[in-house]
Amino acid sequence: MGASEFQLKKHHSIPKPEKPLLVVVLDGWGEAPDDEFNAISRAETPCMDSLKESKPDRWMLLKAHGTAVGLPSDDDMGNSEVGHNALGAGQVVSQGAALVDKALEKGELFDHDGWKYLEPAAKEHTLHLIGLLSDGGVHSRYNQLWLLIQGAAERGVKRIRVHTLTDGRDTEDGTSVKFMAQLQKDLRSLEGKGCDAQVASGGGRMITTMDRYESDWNVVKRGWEAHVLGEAPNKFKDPVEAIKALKASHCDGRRCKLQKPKEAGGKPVSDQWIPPFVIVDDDDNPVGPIQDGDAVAIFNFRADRVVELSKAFEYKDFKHFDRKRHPDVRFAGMMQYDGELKLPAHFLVPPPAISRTTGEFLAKSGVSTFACSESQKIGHVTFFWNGNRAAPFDKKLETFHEVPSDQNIPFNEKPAMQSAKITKLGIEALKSGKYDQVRLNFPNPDMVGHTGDLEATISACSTVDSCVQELINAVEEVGGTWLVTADHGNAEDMVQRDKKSGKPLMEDGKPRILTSHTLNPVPVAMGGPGLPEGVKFRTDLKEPGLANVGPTIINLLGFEAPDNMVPTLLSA
Ligand SMILES: O=C(O)[C@@H](CO)OP(=O)(O)O
Ligand SMILES: [Mn+2]
Ligand SMILES: [Mn+2]
Repeated sequence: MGASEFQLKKHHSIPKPEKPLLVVVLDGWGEAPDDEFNAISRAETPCMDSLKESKPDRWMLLKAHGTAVGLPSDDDMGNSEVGHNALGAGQVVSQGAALVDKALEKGELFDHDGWKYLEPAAKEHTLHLIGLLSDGGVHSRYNQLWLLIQGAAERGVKRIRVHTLTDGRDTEDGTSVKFMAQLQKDLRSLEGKGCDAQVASGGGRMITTMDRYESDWNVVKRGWEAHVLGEAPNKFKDPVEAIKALKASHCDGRRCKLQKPKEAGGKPVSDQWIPPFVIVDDDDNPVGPIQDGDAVAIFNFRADRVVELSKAFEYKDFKHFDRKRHPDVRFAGMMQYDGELKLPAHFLVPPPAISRTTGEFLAKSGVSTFACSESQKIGHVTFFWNGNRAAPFDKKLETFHEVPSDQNIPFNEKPAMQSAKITKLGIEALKSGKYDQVRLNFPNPDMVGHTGDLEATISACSTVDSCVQELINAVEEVGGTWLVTADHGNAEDMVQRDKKSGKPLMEDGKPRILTSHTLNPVPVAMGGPGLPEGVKFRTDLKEPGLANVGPTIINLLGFEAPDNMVPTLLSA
């Protein structure tokens, strides 16, 4: 397809704006009824409240979970990957979770090139599986891991080692014990079938292995040491005991080095922050370090938090930390995590093909963009937004700006995160006259919501509300247009609920905290002096969702949306 095919046509009624369009994504900002566990309704949010007043013409709700974002079912909560993919692509694409389900359903996965590549090494040596132990369906799912293990054992793999990252972020804190016990039981059932399958190492996902966007390579280093070298500060014979013991230890909320006894005010360790551990045999030797000749697969389907580990396995030249030993293994991802870098070269399931995105059309139609967030989310408004593509389509037209995130601090300790800097950079970009579009992501409602700390999340929501107000003021000043939305729910519900009654679930007289995303819809609002009078949201779409935002942005920039996209939200 030549570049001219990406040249967008002029919109029939909205002229190309002379002033910039601001697009803001509030990460994890969903809509739910007023409630004591709704951090958003509890927070002071005069700006977002005032936007709601323009309902239905310029404020509406969008579906941000399940099938609307390409997930297998409407029981699946939304997440940043699928949310930003849908916003940026203007299309609903079958996502990794669904593709892996399908490939495992009839065992097709084992006929693909990726498995064929691993198979000889897995049969002759050891098959290592590394990933998130969870049923969250955001990065991985337990049933997929178990189908993979069973399938490998049925095909003659005799030695399997599983390296587990504990969740508590897409799942309730404390459930890692249950998942580990299930895994242990399932692995033991293979003994009679001649397969020696064991858990070899692990650690909490926020501290071990699953860093993203190079926010903190030390996280990956800890994982490498535990999974590959068989080295960790904590050694146990049994993985369930490991988790129980490490959870019962106390820390001051920071990372493992700072463990503090309970008497000194430490808090029990949450699943997300369990220090790295290795499982050892009776002679205290690690049961499953990764050796030359082994096969290694990552079983997460989502890319952002396994790209760094993939680089550590795949790249000969690697400078981010001292690997000490770089075993010569056959390595594959559940998917190819970066299509441009072809990383990793081998993968078990082909990733979703996301093409002809808003980013590509706009760049090839001469639209300039400034995209910015802090490290924790920068890839959301660049990589995910552009269909899992890290590089700009046109370097001259697209500027990607990353504000470094805080390291070594749980985000409830500093709920404002880098929002002030992102706001400042956004305002500068709007006033610079250099950009047609300014796209920002505020991570706070999501990142602080994941800590389960209600008070801190309330503070995070108030902070970003005032950031949005400042940005809207700047748009008013320059005469531009703005669109504010979110990628999925999180902060609007901080408690587990009974599915039927909606009442909080209690344990020992206390509500059970919800750290994960939700199934709630998200708001979208637009305005600004640049928005022609009479442009409003339509009310005839049956189930408007995040993907409808893509073509809406194209329209607001003065173009007709291409026909590979879902309908616009505009009635104009
Ligand atoms: O932190 C993450 O990796 C996920 C939750 O697992 O959150 P988000 O989809 O908002 O990035
Ligand atoms: Mn998100
Ligand atoms: Mn999140």
